[in-house]
Amino acid sequence: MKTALTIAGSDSGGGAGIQADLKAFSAHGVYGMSVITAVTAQNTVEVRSVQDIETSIIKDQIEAVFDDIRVDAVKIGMLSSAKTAETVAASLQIYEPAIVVLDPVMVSKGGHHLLQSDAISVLKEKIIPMATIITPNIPEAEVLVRGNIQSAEDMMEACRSMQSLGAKAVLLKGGHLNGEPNDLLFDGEIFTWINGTRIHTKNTHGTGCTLSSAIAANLANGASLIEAVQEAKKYITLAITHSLEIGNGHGPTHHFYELYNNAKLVKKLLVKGI
Ligand SMILES: Nc1ncnc2c1ncn2[C@@H]1O[C@H](COP(=O)(O)OP(=O)(O)O)[C@@H](O)[C@H]1O
Ligand SMILES: Cc1ncc(COP(=O)(O)OP(=O)(O)O)c(N)n1
Repeated sequence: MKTALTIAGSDSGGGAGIQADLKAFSAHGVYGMSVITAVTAQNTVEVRSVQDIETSIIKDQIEAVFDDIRVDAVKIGMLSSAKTAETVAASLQIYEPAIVVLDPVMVSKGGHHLLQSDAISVLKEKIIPMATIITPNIPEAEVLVRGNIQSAEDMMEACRSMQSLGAKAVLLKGGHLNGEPNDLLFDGEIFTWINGTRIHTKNTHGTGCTLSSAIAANLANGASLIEAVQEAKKYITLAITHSLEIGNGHGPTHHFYELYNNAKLVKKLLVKGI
């Protein structure tokens, strides 16, 4: 069985962070492991408080996993502080994981800052250069490139600029722009649009975490970069389509192994004409 490790924050409400990542790994048949960087007191409405985990324990968690278990892919989410980002960078440099999917989480849906501003430079200088792919949304990309992103041309320019920070590839998510949620993949040479259809629901808590974990799981399972992203887009679309009316705010996406795999099976049968 393939394995994936998420290095991220805990969401007590279960919709984003570590909890979403592990659910997405399971739905893809990948054995999930976790290094917790911060604990958030969070639900579908708000992030009430955040407690950073001590860096020595973050380092210990990373070492405990890598010293014993083969890690096929790493997904990085909420890093919270500069010292946490420094610790994660230093620890991963020792183990040099082949696949690193970085979701540069900065602000929650409710507007709570999940990354302190002095951590941005560590993210850019030490974490992004070790990433196989980074998956910023539009506001995150605007912080990374220090510019406005409104059009398809702006998205292409931002991808170029972010890729030059050292990531092998960039998936710039277009969900925060008006119109259809079309994402743009740039591998350093080729641009590929990963188009979507907007689902009109308020229940989109954890979409970014889910997409990046699905990409990590697909890469762990041996998919090429483009296959991993295309399949992950199908997965997040299904997970939003069947999202859950849980809580009073933005309900979570639905990680449903049978749903995802049955959809793939039905498609295969249709192609075969059965
Ligand atoms: N309402 C929606 N309907 C369909 N796809 C969406 C919707 N909102 C976001 N997406 C897609 O979900 C994925 C996660 O994007 P996004 O929600 O922008 O991430 P984040 O949680 O980091 O802000 C992207 O592929 C995006 O295009
Ligand atoms: C602990 C934790 N990590 C990440 C996020 C952000 O998750 P995301 O998938 O971007 O979802 P929304 O916050 O936009 O719903 C989080 N909220 N908590």
